[in-house]
Amino acid sequence: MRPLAVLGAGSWGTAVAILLAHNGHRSLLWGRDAAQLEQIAKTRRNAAYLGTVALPAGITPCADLDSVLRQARDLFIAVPSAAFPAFVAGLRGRLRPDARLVSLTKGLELETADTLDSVVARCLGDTIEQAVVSGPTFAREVARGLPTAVTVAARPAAFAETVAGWLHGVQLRAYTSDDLLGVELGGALKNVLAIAVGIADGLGMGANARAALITRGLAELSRLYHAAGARTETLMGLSGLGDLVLTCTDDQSRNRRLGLALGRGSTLEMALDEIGQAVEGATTARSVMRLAQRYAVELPICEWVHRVLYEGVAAREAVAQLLAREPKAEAATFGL
Ligand SMILES: NC(=O)C1=CN([C@@H]2O[C@H](COP(=O)(O)OP(=O)(O)OC[C@H]3O[C@@H](n4cnc5c(N)ncnc54)[C@H](O)[C@@H]3O)[C@@H](O)[C@H]2O)C=CC1
Ligand SMILES: O=C(CO)COP(=O)(O)O
Repeated sequence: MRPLAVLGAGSWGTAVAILLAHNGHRSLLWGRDAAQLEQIAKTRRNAAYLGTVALPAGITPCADLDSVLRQARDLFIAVPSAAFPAFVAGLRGRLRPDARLVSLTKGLELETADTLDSVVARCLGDTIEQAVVSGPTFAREVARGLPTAVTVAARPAAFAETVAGWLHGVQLRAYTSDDLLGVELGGALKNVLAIAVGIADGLGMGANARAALITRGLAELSRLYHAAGARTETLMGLSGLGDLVLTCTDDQSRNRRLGLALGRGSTLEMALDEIGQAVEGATTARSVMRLAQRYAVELPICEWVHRVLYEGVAAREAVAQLLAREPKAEAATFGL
């Protein structure tokens, strides 16, 4: 049987390759750093990202991207969103004619705030079959074989079933959806909200504030989903509420850790340096203003994060601004 391919040998790409192997699927794992791949092939571990987990035999590290693209029809993409558009554009003309893409990336295109499925369609044509996988999935837990569940959305919808079939097993339940937009928006925006919750926790604002922020973050997402034409069921599902709760509440989240560091007084540069891996919310916070404008919705928590990250507003001052917003009827704020 043809191998699957995972493009991007960081935490999540490696964890997904391990999950696929547990489900009996062979995969080629490509990364841009040939020396790192050689090391992975030799030690059967990805020391830089998931050093404690041994790679199953079904994974073959391969540094030659064109060789991977010739061998595999189905390509899981796990590069950070900042690299995603250029990476996908770079695949043009190199793919098998029947190639299909599965995005594991959570984010938006920086300059346009477009969702990544739109980027794929723009770069590779809108007839290419593509799917997105999203949900509460810390790479380390998935790699260790701990249980979770995800949403898989695709265009055409039937491709979601194929992808879910590869991922679904005793360890992970994969639910299908045809709401690509909703799945993309949830995965991208929850990272910004996790930074907000991290900041509040870093400032020592307490458990009540954490729960209030998550809920008001959900209201923010609900307004956006409604205005953009995504579905409320998607928001209530694994790629929406599921991942929002996970990322906002557990310190495995790099986005939450960024917020914690900022709340405790670190600079953005120091905090990102210390984390040393993709912190998608820091990029997405920059696109979020454009998104709010495009759909004419208020996203005050996301905008608050932007002010702290990029406009030099002190975290405590930004919280005061958020709390000073005028009171309203709660139901109306969900945009339904
Ligand atoms: N780590 C996690 O628990 C999860 C991560 N994700 C998403 O997966 C995506 C990737 O994140 P992680 O693997 O966690 O990040 P990471 O920081 O662990 O790894 C990123 C990998 O991408 C590679 N990379 C960066 N720019 C590249 C380029 N231009 N071309 C090729 N490779 C490039 C890096 O070398 C690195 O190997 C993000 O969008 C993240 O939100 C989704 C679910 C879980
Ligand atoms: O998306 C994730 C879990 O579902 C990973 O979250 P972080 O990128 O914040 O670590």
